Amino acid sequence: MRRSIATVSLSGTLRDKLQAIAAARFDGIELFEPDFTTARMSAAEMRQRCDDLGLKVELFQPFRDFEGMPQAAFERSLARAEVKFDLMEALGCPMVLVCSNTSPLALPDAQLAAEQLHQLAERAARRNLRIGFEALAWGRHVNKWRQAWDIVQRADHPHLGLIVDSFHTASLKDSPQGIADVGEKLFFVQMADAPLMGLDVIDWARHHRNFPGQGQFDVVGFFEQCVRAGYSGPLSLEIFNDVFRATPNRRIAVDAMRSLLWLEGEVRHRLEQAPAEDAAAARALQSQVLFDPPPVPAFQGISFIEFAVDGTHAENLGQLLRTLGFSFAGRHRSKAVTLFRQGGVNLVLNQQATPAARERFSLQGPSVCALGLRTDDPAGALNRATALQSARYDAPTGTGEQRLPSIVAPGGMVIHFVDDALGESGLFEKDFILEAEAADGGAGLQSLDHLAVGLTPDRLDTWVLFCRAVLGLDAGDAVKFADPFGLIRSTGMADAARRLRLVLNMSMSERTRMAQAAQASGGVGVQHIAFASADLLASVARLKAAGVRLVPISDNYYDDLPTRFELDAAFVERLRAAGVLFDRSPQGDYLHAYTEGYAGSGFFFELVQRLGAYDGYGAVNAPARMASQAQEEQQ
Ligand SMILES: O=C(O)c1ccc(O)c(O)c1
Ligand SMILES: [Mg+2]
Repeated sequence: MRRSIATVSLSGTLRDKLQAIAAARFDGIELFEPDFTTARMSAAEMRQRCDDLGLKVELFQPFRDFEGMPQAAFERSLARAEVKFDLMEALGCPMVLVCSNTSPLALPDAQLAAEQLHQLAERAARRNLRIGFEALAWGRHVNKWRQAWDIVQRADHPHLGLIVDSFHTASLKDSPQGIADVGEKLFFVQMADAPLMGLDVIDWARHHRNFPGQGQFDVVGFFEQCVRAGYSGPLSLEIFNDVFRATPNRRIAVDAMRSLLWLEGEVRHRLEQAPAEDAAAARALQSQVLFDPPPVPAFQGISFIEFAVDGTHAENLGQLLRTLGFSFAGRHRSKAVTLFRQGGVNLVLNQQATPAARERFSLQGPSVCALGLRTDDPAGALNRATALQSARYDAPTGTGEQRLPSIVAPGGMVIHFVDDALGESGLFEKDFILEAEAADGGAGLQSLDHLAVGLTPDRLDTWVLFCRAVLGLDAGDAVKFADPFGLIRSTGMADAARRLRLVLNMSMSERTRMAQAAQASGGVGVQHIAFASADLLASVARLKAAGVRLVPISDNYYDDLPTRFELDAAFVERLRAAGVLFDRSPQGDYLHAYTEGYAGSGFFFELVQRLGAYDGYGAVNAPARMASQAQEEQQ
């Protein structure tokens, strides 16, 4: 399927946009008229530039306030259209998007609208151009795709067809069911996702759209309808987003392409899964070439977390890990890399023995530079990632050492795929000189519960899509909570089996600790690592005895707690004494506490216990932690 993107979706001048679009390997563009009107470039130059870059101008857009107008205004619009047709011919662009009329002068007369569009199509036909009619969600009389389709059918002109845009349909909670029956009159498909918001629809549409896979619309169901209609391209993105328009366009263009590849893969998968009697699904699959990425890998959890350190930090962080109940478990055979272990948790301290660790440390000081994910198909995981536009990472390996399929996550962290068949320590047996396991069980921290990643605002959507498309994780609801210096937005991403959990945090305020740490780590940094205990209160008691300093929690919190939940008074006092936070959902309870930050870095550790099927991350308690951290600085 040809892939296209509207120029409005990216930052920069028109020249920059075209280069970024071509570099991300799109086939074509929708030319957003204001981008051309403001460009110091003639139509002939534009066409030449697109030719040179291998791009086709698929659509010229938008042509506004056309249908259902009083005669004088209609005639002016026809004259204007001729000028735009001249331009389209010069650009080699075959189609113009007419969006439904928003003018107060528009008449509520579908027949008139159809007749006027017929005349426009007749003029377009003389030049072999085509007209696509799109319902804007805020059109004065036409705002649903079915109304636009009704008018297109009444107009009945071969050069007039329907354009659908997932934003307008999903934002009105309208159903895409039936688009499949539009057939060859479906002239163009614009895809956009968006977070669900209670905003006025125009503001939502013009500022908060995002790429498929980054929001909460059923973009897969929508595009499936288009494919079932027999539509074979271009598949195009039209994304009005304030953050994207302020972010380097090369990065956004990569996300854009990843989103389309993911979308095609998802629709393909659905059609392939359709029951045998669904002949239309089989026909749709045959008539299109939809991208076919390797399947989403199954993950069994996090094999290890690797920190970039220098000698001093190897010493200090190692010391902190020991107080947290980890024991020194071994040294790498050929590199300045050590392993600490507790329960099933493996933490690796890398003294810049690999390029990724060196780069990360020099930019950000001590920080997480890599993750190992356990999967039964490491090569498949790598192939899916690279098919979806992730860069591979080739770590230097010594003779006889394990070579792990690896990729670079957005922002530079390395993700290794570790064969689950190696078991919990198989990987390390090969590459490390291991010490005998400490027998005391440490502090009872048994596994990695989740990893929280701090992101600058321009990185959040990128990570949501990366997690969803490359790693196959689903997004939970975004929650917002208050830091003393701004709001934090947090989205949990997890696989269906809940073996891999990442929490993506972002703050629009530059004054929050979280935002400052994210900024300091180049936009993406692991902010905290949560270890799970089967008995958190006992673990906390052992950690405190070992001298671990937890973020203190206000007494006022514990006075409030029993007013929110029905809790045994003695239990509340145990929480208070331990400084442990508590949350409850219909599925279960969550107990958690935080260590103070590791000196000279942005990260800290969380200690958690899930009871029942609690599926969140204690977001309601985050303000208690953040306020406490802020007050600590004032004391
Ligand atoms: O916001 C707009 O005006 C606008 C214009 C053209 C489109 O295709 C669209 O979806 C929205
Ligand atoms: Mg549109």
